[in-house]
Amino acid sequence: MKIGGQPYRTIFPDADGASVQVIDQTRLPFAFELKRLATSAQAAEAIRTMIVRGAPLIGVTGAYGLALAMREDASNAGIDRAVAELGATRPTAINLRWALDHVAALLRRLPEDERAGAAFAEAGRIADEDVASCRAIGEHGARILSQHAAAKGRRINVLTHCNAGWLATVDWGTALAPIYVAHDAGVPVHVYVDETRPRNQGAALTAFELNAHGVPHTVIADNAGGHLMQHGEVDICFVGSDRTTASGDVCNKIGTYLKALAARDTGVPFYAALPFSTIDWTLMDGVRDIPIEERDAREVTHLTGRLADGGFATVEVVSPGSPVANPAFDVTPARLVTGIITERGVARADAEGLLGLYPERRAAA
Ligand SMILES: CSC[C@H]1O[C@H](OP(=O)(O)O)[C@H](O)[C@@H]1O
Repeated sequence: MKIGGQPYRTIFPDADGASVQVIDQTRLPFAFELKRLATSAQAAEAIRTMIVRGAPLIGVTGAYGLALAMREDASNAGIDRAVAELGATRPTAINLRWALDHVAALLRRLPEDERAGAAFAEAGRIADEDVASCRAIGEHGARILSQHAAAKGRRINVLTHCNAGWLATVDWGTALAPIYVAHDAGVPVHVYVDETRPRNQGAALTAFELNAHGVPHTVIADNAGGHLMQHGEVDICFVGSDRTTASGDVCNKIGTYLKALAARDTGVPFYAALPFSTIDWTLMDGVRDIPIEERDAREVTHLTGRLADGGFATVEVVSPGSPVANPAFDVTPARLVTGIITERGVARADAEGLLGLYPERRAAA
């Protein structure tokens, strides 16, 4: 996407050919800064501290992290060490596991002196594939928005949760890709942006993206979404996913399940948008089996923001000494999902619907 008229991807090879540049998302929305990753340890730290975040982007960063590791130690033990280190950073987004397993399998078939170059090339191919997948998700999802706008004869109000925009992928995004494609095609669309406590990816990142692209939007408190749906202010919900099971259960940022419940109760269509690399074909019961990351209590007890004089401050917002729980994701059962928008089209949120889009998986089912 463009920032100040300049096209960017969230991650790209550095001119030195031996490192990568990423957008430091912990500095947004008040500062747009790039950060160079030159080692697998730096790539792991960037994922762990959410300098880069979002399931597809985490996967691509893992792939580049493995490539950086091959410049340090291209042995089989080096592959195993890097996969373990990068794989341990965040447990929920399946894209990370998919990318690491995919690149590691390719590398193990190569002589050691070819591994660094091949890993960089494959990470770049995965990044390009993500851009194409997300662009296709945008096209399929934009048709849904266009149909709703035509049927209602007015601007369509979309509610989204967390950030599943181009900052969560290499470019275009997943839940926001249809909004960009529809907006650019002249379809009247407005977005209700859940702030998404505790890390405020909506208020900080989705709002930043939509401002930069000129998409009409309104930031709301997480708890306002159900009320807006009850009063007919929301026409459709689009969310991303960190892992979706073969049966259509959608794991996404904490709070997504509550929005899906409100959407069902108020008759608002609820879609998840995700590329093939987000589907975990080994699982059928997401609530039971998807590992939910528990993040640091400090994300809940403290807030960092900009002061009136342009400086920054971190303040405590919870009664000192109170215990804190901070699960980072929840799982929306397939029965609450209207449809799943992928790069191959829109599927019913069930096993047959997904296999219809990915028939090659039928043999393995
Ligand atoms: C397109 S995946 C976006 C997905 O990832 C986010 O999680 P996090 O910011 O913790 O990496 C959130 O669940 C988004 O929906």
